[in-house]
Amino acid sequence: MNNRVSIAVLGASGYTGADLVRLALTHPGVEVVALSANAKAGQAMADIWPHMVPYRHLPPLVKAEDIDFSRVDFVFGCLPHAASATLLSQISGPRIIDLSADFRLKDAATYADWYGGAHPAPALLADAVYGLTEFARATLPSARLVACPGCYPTAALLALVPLARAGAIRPVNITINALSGLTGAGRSLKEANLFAEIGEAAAPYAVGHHRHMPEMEQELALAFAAPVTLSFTPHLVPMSRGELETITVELNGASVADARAIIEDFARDEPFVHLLPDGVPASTRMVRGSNHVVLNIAADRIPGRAILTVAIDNLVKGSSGQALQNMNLMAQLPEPTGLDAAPLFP
Ligand SMILES: NC(=O)C1=CN([C@@H]2O[C@H](COP(=O)(O)OP(=O)(O)OC[C@H]3O[C@@H](n4cnc5c(N)ncnc54)[C@H](OP(=O)(O)O)[C@@H]3O)[C@@H](O)[C@H]2O)C=CC1
Ligand SMILES: CC(=O)N[C@@H](CCC(=O)OP(=O)(O)O)C(=O)O
Repeated sequence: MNNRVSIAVLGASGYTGADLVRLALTHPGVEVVALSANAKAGQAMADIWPHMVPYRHLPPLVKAEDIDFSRVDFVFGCLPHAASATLLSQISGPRIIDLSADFRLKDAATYADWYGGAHPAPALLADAVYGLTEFARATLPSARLVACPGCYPTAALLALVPLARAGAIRPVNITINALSGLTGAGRSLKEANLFAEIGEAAAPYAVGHHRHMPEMEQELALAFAAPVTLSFTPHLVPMSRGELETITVELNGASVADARAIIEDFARDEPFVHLLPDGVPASTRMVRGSNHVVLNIAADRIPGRAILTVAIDNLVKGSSGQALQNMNLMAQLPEPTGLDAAPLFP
């Protein structure tokens, strides 16, 4: 393909940055022109990632301040919260796709409450597009700054928004239980994330106070046209990548078959969203390494309620794959370009 877009990946020594580079390597419309790291600046991708050994030709990891952004079309921010907004707000010229949480919440005060400090660049919040691709196709082509959703909100909103918009579920008593692989926690060394600590175990974390709740509530309030307060409990499980959510909802007079038909309508023309056959619950093994989303709905034993299951790969549809899906629309490329790899199994 001629006229490939030039991309810089900030944070390429982290899990989402490296997965973005992995996907970009086989994307026919993209050229990786710059890669950044912090402590690992000065090293090569092939030195710090086992799967990058064949790609010694990639640009070296440098500090973000040393990148010449005048030759870059798209900057991907794969950096920790706060550091991301601080750095990205200093870049003018290229269009920006941020994978951190910094530009997802529209209200700077809510950000300060949940992220433990004042927003580093509140003036940019109003213009940031919330980039859950399936619901942002109208605004992505002209966006300058895109906030990719968190991995948990991505899965939850893909299951809930079509039902909420159709009035098939009620904006109360939404309970989301989620399981995540360990890459969701990033690559930095933490004692709690050692194999000996998380192997052969499953445990919830951030019980009652996970920072993805205000993000889900913000987007669901738009879909319901009513305020929403929900319950969300994430669990860490011993797998490297993948995310599964089990969501119970109250039906709003609709039957489970009605709700299923709404999801079917939504998924029919979606390249990456797949409604599973009746009775087959979603599993992480169906999507590993891919940008695909699988979901299903079943009746709860408690009358008037339904159970949704949804699975994604946290590093692909939950972050880097969705970021490239957004870039494709921003660059007027076909949406699935570079994202059509089948899931990896076994
Ligand atoms: N992991 C996931 O499943 C998902 C993550 N996200 C979000 O994406 C972002 C990246 O996550 P992830 O890849 O997991 O994180 P990692 O911890 O794996 O990587 C962080 C990256 O940022 C760099 N970095 C750290 N501090 C600074 C700093 N102060 N200035 C510049 N660069 C810095 C690191 O460089 P070095 O290695 O040199 O220290 C590294 O390249 C986060 O905001 C995360 O919340 C979003 C969706 C899913
Ligand atoms: C297992 C694990 O720790 N997961 C991360 C989610 C990563 C992600 O999507 O989130 P942000 O971009 O919002 O940080 C967490 O719960 O914080």
